[in-house]
Amino acid sequence: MPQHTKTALSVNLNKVALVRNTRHLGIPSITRAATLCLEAGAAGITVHPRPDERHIRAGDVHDLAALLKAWPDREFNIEGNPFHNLMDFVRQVRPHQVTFVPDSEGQFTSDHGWTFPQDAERLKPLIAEAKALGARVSLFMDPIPEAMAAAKAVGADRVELYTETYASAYGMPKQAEVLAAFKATAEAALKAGLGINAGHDLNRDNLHTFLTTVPGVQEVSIGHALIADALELGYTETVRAYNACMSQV
Ligand SMILES: CC(=O)[C@@H](O)[C@H](O)COP(=O)(O)O
Ligand SMILES: NCC(=O)COP(=O)(O)O
Repeated sequence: MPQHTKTALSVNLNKVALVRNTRHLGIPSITRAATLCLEAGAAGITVHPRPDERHIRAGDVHDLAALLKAWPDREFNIEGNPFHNLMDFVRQVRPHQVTFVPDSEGQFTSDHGWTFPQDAERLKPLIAEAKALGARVSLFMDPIPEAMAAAKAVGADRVELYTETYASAYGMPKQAEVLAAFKATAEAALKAGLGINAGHDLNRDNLHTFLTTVPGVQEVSIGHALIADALELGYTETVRAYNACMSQV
C-alpha cells in the first residue's frame, strides 16, 4: 500500500486570467475566483506568471499575495523559470512555495522538468535565495527515480512530478507502466528526504488512481481541467468535487 498522506489541492488560476485578458473589463476576476475556491476548501492558489503575461500578470500576483494574507492557513504557490521573471516575484511577495519550472519564454505550456547534473550548479544559488526569503522550493521534475537524489542535493524541499505522461496514458494500455515510473520516482524522492507535489493535466477522472498508486503526494496543483469543470459547475461545486476525489484516497 502507498504511504498515506492527505493531499492538498492548490487551484491554478492561469486559465481564468486567460479569459479575462481577452477584454479590458476585468472579468472574470482572479481574486473573486481565488476567494470562491478558498471558501470551497482549496488548500492554496497556484499561478504561473509567464514572461509574456498571456494569462497571469504581475498585478495578479500582487493582488493574490495580498488576498492570501487573509487566509493564513492556505498557501500561495508561484511557478516559473527562476532564470526569467520568477525570482522578482519571490523577492516582492514572499510566497509560501515556489515551483521552479525550466520553461523557455513563450513556451506553449510546461512540458519537461529539470535535468541533472546539467542544471545543478546554476540552480543552487537561486534555491538558496528563495529559501532564505522564506519560500519552500519545489522543482518540476520528470518521473526519473535517479534524479531525486540530485534534486535533494541542490537544496530542493520538494519535487513536483510532471504528470502529463500519466494523464495521456490514463485508460490506455501503457497506464500501468507509466504509473510504475511515477511510483518508483516518488519512492526515491521520499528516500532522498524530499516532499512530493504533482501536476499537469490532472483531472477528476485520473486523480484518484494517481493518488492511490503514487505514495506521499502532499499537493496537487490543478488548473486547466478544474477551470473547465468550473465553467459547467461553478468554482464551489468544482473544488468540492476535487476535494471529494482526494478524500477517498
Ligand atoms: C508547471 C506546470 O505544471 C504547468 O502546468 C503550468 O502551470 C501550466 O501552465 P499553462 O497554464 O500556461 O499551460
Ligand atoms: N503545476 C501544475 C499546475 O499548476 C496546473 O497544471 P494544469 O492542471 O493546468 O495542467
